[in-house]
Amino acid sequence: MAFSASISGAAASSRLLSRAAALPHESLSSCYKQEKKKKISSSSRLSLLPRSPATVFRIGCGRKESYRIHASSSAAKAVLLDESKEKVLLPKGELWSVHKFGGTCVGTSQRIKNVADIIANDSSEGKFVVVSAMSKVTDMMYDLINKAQSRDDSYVAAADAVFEKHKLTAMDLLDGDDLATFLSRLHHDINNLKAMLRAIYIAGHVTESFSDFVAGHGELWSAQMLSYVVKKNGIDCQWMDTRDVLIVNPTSANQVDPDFVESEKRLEEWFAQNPCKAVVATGFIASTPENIPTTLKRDGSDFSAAIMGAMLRARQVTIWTDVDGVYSADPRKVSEAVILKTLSYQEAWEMSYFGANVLHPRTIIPVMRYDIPIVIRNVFNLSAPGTMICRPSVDEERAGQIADAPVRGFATIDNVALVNVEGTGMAGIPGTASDIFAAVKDVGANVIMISQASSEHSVCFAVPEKEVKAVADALRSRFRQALDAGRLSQVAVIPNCSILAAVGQKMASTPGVSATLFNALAKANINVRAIAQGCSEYNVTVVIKREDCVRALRAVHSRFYLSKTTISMGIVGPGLIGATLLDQLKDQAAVLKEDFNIDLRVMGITGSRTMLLSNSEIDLSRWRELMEEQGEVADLDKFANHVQGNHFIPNTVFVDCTADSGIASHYYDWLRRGIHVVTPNKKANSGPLDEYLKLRALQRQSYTHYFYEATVGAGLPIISTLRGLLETGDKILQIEGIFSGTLSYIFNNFVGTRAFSDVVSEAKEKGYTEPDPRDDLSGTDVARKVIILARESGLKLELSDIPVQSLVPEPLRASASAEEFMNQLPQFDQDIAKERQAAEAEGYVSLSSSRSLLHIAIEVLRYVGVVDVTQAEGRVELRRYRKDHAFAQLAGSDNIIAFTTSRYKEQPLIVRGPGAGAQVTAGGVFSDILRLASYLGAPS
Ligand SMILES: NC(=O)C1=CN([C@@H]2O[C@H](COP(=O)(O)OP(=O)(O)OC[C@H]3O[C@@H](n4cnc5c(N)ncnc54)[C@H](O)[C@@H]3O)[C@@H](O)[C@H]2O)C=CC1
Ligand SMILES: N[C@@H](CC=O)C(=O)O
Ligand code: NA
Repeated sequence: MAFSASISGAAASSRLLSRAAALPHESLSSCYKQEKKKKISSSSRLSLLPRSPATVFRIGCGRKESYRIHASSSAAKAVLLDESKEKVLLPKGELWSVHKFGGTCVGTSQRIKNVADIIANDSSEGKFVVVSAMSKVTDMMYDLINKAQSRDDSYVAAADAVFEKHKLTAMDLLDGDDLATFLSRLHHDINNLKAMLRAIYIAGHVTESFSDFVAGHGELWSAQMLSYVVKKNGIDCQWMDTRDVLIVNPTSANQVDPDFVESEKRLEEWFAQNPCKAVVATGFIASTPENIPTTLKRDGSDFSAAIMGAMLRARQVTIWTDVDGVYSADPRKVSEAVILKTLSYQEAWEMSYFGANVLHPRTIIPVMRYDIPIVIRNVFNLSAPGTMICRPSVDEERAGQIADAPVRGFATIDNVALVNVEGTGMAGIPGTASDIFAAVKDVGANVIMISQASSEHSVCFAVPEKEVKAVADALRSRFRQALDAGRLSQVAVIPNCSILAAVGQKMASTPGVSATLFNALAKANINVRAIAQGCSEYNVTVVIKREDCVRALRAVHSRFYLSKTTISMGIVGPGLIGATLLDQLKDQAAVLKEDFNIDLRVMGITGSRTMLLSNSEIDLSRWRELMEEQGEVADLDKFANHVQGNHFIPNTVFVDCTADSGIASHYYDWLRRGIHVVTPNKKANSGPLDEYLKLRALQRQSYTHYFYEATVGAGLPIISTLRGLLETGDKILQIEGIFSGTLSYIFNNFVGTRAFSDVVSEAKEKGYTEPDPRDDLSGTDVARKVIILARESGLKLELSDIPVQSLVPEPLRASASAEEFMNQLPQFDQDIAKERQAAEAEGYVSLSSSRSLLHIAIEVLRYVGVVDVTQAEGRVELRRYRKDHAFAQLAGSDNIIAFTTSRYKEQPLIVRGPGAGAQVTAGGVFSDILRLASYLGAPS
């Protein structure tokens, strides 16, 4: 029974009505009201789908429009019939949902049963199921053809194998008449096929239509088997050989165009002869207008489902597959890729172009015409809701949901080469671009991307790598004269490129998206070779080096999607500071992740002999045992490649916790590779001046960071304070300080009758000394710090420019090792005690008491470093300070650093506190790592 409904108001639109299809009754009028507010006028006509029970919606009156509306008890459907385009709909009045099951979904008898259950659980009034051949069967069929064509007798056995596979599956699934009917048909088909294959064998040749006919049998059998199983579940089901219905015209580009008018007519006829509530139809196959069997080519079954969905004006098309939906990026490359809940048709279209596991664009076109949503779902994980590809709803757009995520996904194409045609003779000459692309067309190459700057001096485009040679040769030959005359300077090929695309419909109206994209690439040290963005703004495409591709993908994905700043860390030298840092990282990791969106992952730890690598991240609660159990021979190159390359994280930092100048000599290379460096090791910044300057120059040019706060004053903010002064325009006059925690500790504790060697041992045990304490006692460590600060202040000094006064007894300066030195030091205790007493006699007043010698010092000796910026020199010396001087007030391992500057002239700016020790030093390194995270985009 048919209804005619007058729906008034200029507001009704096809979009409203087809969206209404998925809404409960009550929602339709509110939906209508929303549209009315938008004052969209339409002269479209709708007619009601005639099926009972039905509800007619009369929505106001005004300008007259006719609609065809069907409403079931749970949902309302109205379909626009534009008089100019539309005919009556098929089949009359049903609310169809279309499902497509690929080969893996029906790969075994059990899976076919599961599919039948899914169909049974769909409460739609009409269910139209499109099914592929069982997995591998299409390949088996093509194999039969190839064998027969190449006169290989084994095609017969191969055909028998095809028969067996389907027979066994059917015997598992069916019984009684159904089984007998199916097996008889299967037997008949296989015999026919064998006859046909025999003909191919004799001819040694196969035509396309023969091949299509043979290949399509897999779908015929899977559709029949599934329809029997669905019927067994009590559903009124028929199977459809879509070659009887679906008519397509081949095009030149190995594609087909559906003939909707003819197909709809045939579909109507088919339903007249086979009335039913469920159809299981063959995917992939169709007929030409001359009724010759053909196929829908690549992704054919998806296309079949979309065409059927469009012809039925289905409420939804579900594509069942073996993934949970469309990911924001290839999950094999980006482990944090997320399933997208929704995508617009255009977004799905863009993503699919880039090989994302989405539908082929042509699959989207038929359903897009009627705003029919496509849902991609996992047949093996029914709890996953999947991805819905649809037109964004008015509500979503209004709520700004889409606008909040301007970039929905990222995709890449590898094996691309860029061609750059360059020269001054192109500007303002019409036809150059046409000539270039005509030459490209002549060699049959596909242009993936084009970019031309408005100066018109170069046109650059990307083609598949395998086609680039032919393209370049063709261009050089076509433009020979222009090249010889110098009007064109070159046709250059840039090989080994990849394309990275950011896709999102709302990029169009969101400023700053490309800035963020390029920023993320810059921070990951990735060079962009070419850029393209069309006016539709659905897609920003960049061309990058192939070797950077995965890193680029991860960098941009984490920037837009993860919101977490994820950094891969390599720890070099898990000694005192390194180990303490690892423990601090372990304790703080969860807080950083939760509260600050910073995800620090230690992917490798290397000592000088053993290293531990992980593909995901090292469990920091067990790193010591893991190092013992799973450690391998240390190899710095392998370490670097692993930590930077072998995982899913765009940013890498190496933390050098050694005192090794050999490790420091790698910084330049690491920074050049885009690996950030954080270190408490002073060797690089106090090493040869030219190397230092080279390193800093590289750091300044790149987006790669090098932080070394802990090299001076451990965790005390010395370098950052100096930087702050310099960067804000203050002028440094002098920096004077007690820079050695070890010497500070010794001067504070070498009192009374204590042996010098005991105090040194104590400083070592407390973790204040360098790995070799002679570096502290010789003044070298202080000199290094003076050099670091001097260079930071702009002075070009070498370590050898700083004279030092060594406290190491002369005979021990050549000891073979730190251990040997420590063992021998007690022999010199007495001499050192005498020296101290002599010094004290010069500056101390000693008073005798009954029990002990009490010193009342009026002056104290301190080992200080001085950067004299005005004199452009550095010094390390023993200086006397009055007891009330700040430098005389220290305790423990305190450092004190006084900055005298133009602004802090009368009173210097003083930083004071413990300047050595495991916790404070590791803390300083840790805070540099967090500084890096914030430079990389972590929220402040
Ligand atoms: N201890 C402290 O208070 C402070 C230390 N520092 C600096 O921190 C760094 C580390 O000091 P500590 O942890 O005390 O020394 P440490 O001797 O305890 O640790 C250094 C670690 O590096 C390893 N190592 C040496 N050469 C290596 C190589 N080529 N490859 C891999 N591993 C190697 C060693 O085996 C050892 O495990 C030094 O550069 C030091 O100047 C900086 C400020 C304060
Ligand atoms: N050994 C050093 C440690 C810090 O750099 C010191 O004693 O200050
Ligand atoms: Na510091």
